Amino acid sequence: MTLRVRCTLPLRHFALAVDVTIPSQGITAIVGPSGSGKTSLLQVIAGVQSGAAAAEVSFNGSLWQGQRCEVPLHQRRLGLVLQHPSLFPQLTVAENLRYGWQRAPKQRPLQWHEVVQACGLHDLLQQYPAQLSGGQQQRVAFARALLAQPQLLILDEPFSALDDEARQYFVNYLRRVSDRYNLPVVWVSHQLTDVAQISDTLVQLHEGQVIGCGPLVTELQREPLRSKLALSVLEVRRSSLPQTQDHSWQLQLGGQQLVVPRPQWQQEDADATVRLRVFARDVSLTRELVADSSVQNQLMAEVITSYPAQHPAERVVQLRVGGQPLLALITTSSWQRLDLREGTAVVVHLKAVALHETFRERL
Ligand SMILES: Nc1ncnc2c1ncn2[C@@H]1O[C@H](COP(=O)(O)OP(=O)(O)OP(=O)(O)O)[C@@H](O)[C@H]1O
Repeated sequence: MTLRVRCTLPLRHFALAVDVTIPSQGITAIVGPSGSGKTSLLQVIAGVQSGAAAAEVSFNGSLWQGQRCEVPLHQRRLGLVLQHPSLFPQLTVAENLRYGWQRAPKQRPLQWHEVVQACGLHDLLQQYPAQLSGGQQQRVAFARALLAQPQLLILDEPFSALDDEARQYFVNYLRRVSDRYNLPVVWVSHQLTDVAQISDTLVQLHEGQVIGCGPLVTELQREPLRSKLALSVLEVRRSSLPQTQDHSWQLQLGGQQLVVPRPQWQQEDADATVRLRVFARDVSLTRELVADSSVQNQLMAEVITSYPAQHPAERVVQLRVGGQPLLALITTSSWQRLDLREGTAVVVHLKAVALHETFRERL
């Protein structure tokens, strides 16, 4: 099941020239520098980009747009949230929400009360959009998109006006909604750490061209994201061992054990997969295990390759640990002092507190 997009769209300085197939399940993020064509691509998928002369869009085998076919927006059953929330100014929040709700199919897995509550809109229902802050308007636009019971959610920087804590909550909520209702999402966010937290697939755009498309874990290891973000994602299993009583979790990574502070929001079942974001700067390396270290997590790994970092005194080391890729940022002098090279066995040190996610369960 896929979303297929082919298009050539002349833009101001270049053409958006895309031929990409992405899974129509889970969360796909489109990333790239400002002005690289992310919004234009979302508009092509939604069918609201009028200049897309040669576009072909199909979703799960149904042709939405082709040479002689253009399925109108409402028949695509999209939940669409654009950069600037387009609420109806003459309608209250409740009426704006009802607009999508009433046009939805009879089967409505996303319940009114659940969405209103999750988006913190109870006290705003009788307000008009002009009486709301930018962040509140975004919350309404997001809730309206969900209540329309979409088969695909398209979000363009949906949480950009929210403060950090609210944004973290909504990013987490988006992941839960996508999982629980099997709702595919294509989204754009400039917050790359949020993208890395919840996305499954990444499409990297540069001047209208797709320069990378694949699973998040592997795309993070490719340029230009690799240098820009220097972040890895490890997917680890909750250990079946008895969990410790000290607010920590024991996790398994390819047969090796990890300890991280237990996220306070997390209530998932015992053997869930946990996604850990690891910044390369939080990874250090030794040749041997170190006794008496405050760093709890020491994992056996192998050097795959290395390359100069942005700062001339630093080096990025690409490692494999428990079968998964991991980046470490170390000084060039440490690289030399440890006599590291491709294939060297090393011990990776991950501070448990650096793996602590602070995502919120409640607003
Ligand atoms: N309708 C249009 N006609 C011609 N050029 C356009 C049109 N819409 C956008 N552009 C130009 O196309 C380029 C890509 O714009 P787009 O908004 O898709 O980029 P973006 O990656 O989403 O940027 P940002 O991250 O800043 O939102 C920009 O140079 C923009 O000025």
